[in-house]
Amino acid sequence: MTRPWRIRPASYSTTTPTNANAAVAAGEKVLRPFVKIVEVGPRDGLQNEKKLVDTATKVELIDRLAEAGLSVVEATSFVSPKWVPQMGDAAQIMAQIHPKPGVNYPVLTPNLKGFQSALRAGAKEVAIFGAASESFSQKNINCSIAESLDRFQSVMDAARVAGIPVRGYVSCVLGCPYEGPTITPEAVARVSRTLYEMGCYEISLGDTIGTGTPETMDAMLRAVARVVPPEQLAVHCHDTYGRALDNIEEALKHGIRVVDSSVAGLGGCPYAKGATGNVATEDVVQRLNSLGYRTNVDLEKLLRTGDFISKYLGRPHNSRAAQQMHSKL
Ligand SMILES: CC(C)(COP(=O)([O-])OP(=O)([O-])OC[C@H]1O[C@@H](n2cnc3c(N)ncnc32)[C@H](O)[C@@H]1OP(=O)([O-])[O-])[C@@H](O)C(=O)NCCC(=O)NCCSC(=O)C[C@@](C)(O)CC(=O)[O-]
Repeated sequence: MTRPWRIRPASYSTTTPTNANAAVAAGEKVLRPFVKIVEVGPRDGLQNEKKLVDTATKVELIDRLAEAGLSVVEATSFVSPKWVPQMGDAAQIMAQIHPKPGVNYPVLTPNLKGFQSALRAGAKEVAIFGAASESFSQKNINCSIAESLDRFQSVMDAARVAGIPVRGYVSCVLGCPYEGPTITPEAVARVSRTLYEMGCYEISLGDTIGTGTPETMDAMLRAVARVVPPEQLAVHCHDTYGRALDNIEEALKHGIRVVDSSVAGLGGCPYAKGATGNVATEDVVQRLNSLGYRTNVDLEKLLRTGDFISKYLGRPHNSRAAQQMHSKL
């Protein structure tokens, strides 16, 4: 097999984070293993909000997340504003955020048009998003899985020329809002492998409706890890049934060290009815800390950021960590 090209973000590393030295200097005797958190709140978290969130609030959210120590903050998506009006200010967001050195701000691009807009807006990393379910692919991006892979190839070609790293998402890896639990681990492995061979530097496996269990996560990861190395995989768990943290723990057992999550558990996909938000970043940080992993995230700052956006949206902070903390006040 010819080795595919692959562009990684400049700071890409799941095992040796840039501030490992700081941890040692701060007195850590044994350096705990690092888990990279990909914060998706400003994109996945807000895309489903009916009321338009103003650009200044989105920008403040992104800046605060970076300040809290998150090294990847997915900022927005360059999709059709007719399909997802909430993401209609993507270019303004990219112009107004205050990029923090060492932090990546990837954006979603479903096709070449989105990629070109993202590039014009100054994006340094993009993500393409496919699915293991035919029905979800049709509802979400208006084409079959095979057609979507063709479109993604154009994005990959343009990204290679521009030197832009591309992340690949696969949705519905543990169940589909339209096809139920019929999505097989082999179907997930097929799409993951194609995205990886096209040159994505990381494949994020999305439990879009949160129906996964540690057992189904285990079966799916066994199939995917045969075709994509675990170091190149991430998990993206929605917490609809409160099982996301256990599913993430299962993924850690498979050697996965990248976890997507959303501050204050914001979110839901506009094309996955009934799916609640992503697992809350606060809860992921707390669980990882308790398991002896390091994230470099400042939980206090993160909790305050979750309070900020929850207050703006007029709802309670939807993370267990915040609820525990607030109940003690
Ligand atoms: C993919 C399309 C565009 C196809 O939509 P389409 O209607 O088939 O596209 P089209 O090529 O026929 O174009 C139709 C119109 O859209 C415009 N258009 C076309 N492309 C773009 C673009 N990039 N940016 C802005 N405008 C665009 C295009 O210019 C044209 O405008 P008109 O001539 O009618 O004025 C549409 O289906 C779409 O935007 N879908 C996005 C849906 C979405 O954002 N879903 C949520 C993200 S995925 C997710 O949340 C799951 C994930 C990643 O988190 C993981 C998990 O949890 O599972």
